[in-house]
Amino acid sequence: MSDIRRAVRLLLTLAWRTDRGRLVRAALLMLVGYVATPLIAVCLKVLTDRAVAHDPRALWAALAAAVLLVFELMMAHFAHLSYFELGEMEEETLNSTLIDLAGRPDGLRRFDDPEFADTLRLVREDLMNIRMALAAVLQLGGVLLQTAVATVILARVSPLLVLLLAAALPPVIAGRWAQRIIDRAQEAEAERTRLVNHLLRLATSAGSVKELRLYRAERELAGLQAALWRRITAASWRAHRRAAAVRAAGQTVFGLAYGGAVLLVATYAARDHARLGDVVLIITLAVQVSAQVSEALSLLSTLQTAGRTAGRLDRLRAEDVAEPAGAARAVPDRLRRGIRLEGVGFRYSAGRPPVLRDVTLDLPAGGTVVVVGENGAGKSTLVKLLCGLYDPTSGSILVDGIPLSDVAPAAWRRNLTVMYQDFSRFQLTLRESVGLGDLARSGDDTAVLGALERAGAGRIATKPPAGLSGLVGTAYGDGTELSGGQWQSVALARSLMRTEPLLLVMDEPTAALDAAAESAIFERYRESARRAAERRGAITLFVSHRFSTVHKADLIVVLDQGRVAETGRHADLLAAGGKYAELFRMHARVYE
Ligand SMILES: Nc1ncnc2c1ncn2[C@@H]1O[C@H](COP(=O)(O)OP(=O)(O)OP(=O)(O)O)[C@@H](O)[C@H]1O
Repeated sequence: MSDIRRAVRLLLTLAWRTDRGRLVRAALLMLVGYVATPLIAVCLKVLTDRAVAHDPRALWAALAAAVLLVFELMMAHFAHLSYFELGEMEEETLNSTLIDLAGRPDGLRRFDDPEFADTLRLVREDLMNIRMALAAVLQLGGVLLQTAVATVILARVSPLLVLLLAAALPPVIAGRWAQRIIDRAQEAEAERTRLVNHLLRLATSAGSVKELRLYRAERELAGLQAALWRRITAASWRAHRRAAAVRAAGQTVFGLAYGGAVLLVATYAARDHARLGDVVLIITLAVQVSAQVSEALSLLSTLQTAGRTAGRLDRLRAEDVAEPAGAARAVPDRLRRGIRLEGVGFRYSAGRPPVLRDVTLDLPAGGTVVVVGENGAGKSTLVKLLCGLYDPTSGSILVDGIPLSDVAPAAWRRNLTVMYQDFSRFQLTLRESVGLGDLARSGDDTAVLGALERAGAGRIATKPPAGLSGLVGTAYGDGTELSGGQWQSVALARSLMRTEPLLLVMDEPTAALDAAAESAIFERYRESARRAAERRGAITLFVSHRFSTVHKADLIVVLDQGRVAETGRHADLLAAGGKYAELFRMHARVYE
């Protein structure tokens, strides 16, 4: 019940704040429409009684019934207009709230909490149903009013008739039981059903048909499919027969009560002709009551789901973490010394082992740094820390002597360009997908085309049908699907939109590219990096598994299980014969 209360409170408060005019209009129209239904039964009773008494005023009752019928039919449609729009506005407000809650605090720390990530996912999925839930609140109000009016009318004829409300429950309970029987049967056959569908796909898709022909296996497949299908349908029919019996039993209970009620009122009418209208009233109203009880229960279950969403949203709000105060120091205009990591340690959560341990490093202003290391050494984690997405668990990161923790993360990030290893595929227009990298210039086609050129992906923009205005990806529109390498180039172009950052990071940037494309991109990227280094002392940091580009770096950092194993230049590290030399030789054996 508390879920339902929470849903009603959230939806009505939000609707009141969003547009109270629309809310009142929707509620009034809905209530008028709903209350008209039992009043039609009253009009029919009056009509019958007057007709029996040869009273010409029976016509007025007929007219009233007709008007109420029009109300019943029309009001819900007019109400729908108001609450549907209102529901959409609510959904939009709640979506914004969710985006807001997901974006605070600025880093990624909260996303590592499985409970937070789970709650966020559930709320995201459920918010789509919120507009239905507002309709359910208003409909529930209407149904409750309708039932109250019907109950009063029934009680006035005979208090015994109120029992009809209770008799309306068994068909609902039986209906749910029957549905469970069918669901269970479907679940039991789910695996076989998936297999049947899979076999059907195999037998009708070009890709598999060519192999089936080769092995002459079509008949075998068709036979298997048919046998499975027979088994599934036999189970399904059995379940449907049992469900029908259960439903019929539930309806029988109501049917008996209904028959009893009509009989009771008929005996009154037999004694007193003036009460013939009551028979008509009961025949009409009892069916309505059954439908009302069933509708009310189904609306309550919709609201229960909405209530759980509201509860989750409340939990996210309660756990909301404010931005830490005091991050007020400005980002330097130009790096003079560089970035220093001082005894940096990091673990993703308290119970987990450290991913970085006592990392002390000087990344020189204007320099090119390459971080190498085996899988899981902590390279991407180091990048995330440098981007201010996580704070070090111990030690500090200093930008020209200013602790990164004293700088607002958003201000720091405005001075970065990063191409992440697990970059996103923003399925927007090509212009938007690249332009996101520098929103101020996202509409500037020359800037977007320039970034695509620098990323070696100028050809994507000239591809038909729509160039920069064409959708990339096919997730929701008639877009062009890109290859893995092309997606990577688009992400790279996005990271090249900002032309004067303080730190340029490429984390495994060329994994999906061939060797020639990789070498071309590195050269182009180094050109951009050189310009940024000249103007702002920018540091370029490559994370790489491949060693073909490493030897030109000013500094190579070898990470090993979260520690800095070695630092230096290519020739010196090779000569030292340590971890770097070992990795380099291993790479040479595999790739050369
Ligand atoms: N969000 C996370 N939550 C918990 N552990 C994580 C998370 N991200 C990474 N790790 C763990 O941290 C360790 C270092 O991962 P990281 O991605 O930094 O390594 P890497 O050197 O970049 O590896 P690769 O070369 O395979 O990309 C790994 O053991 C990884 O499982």
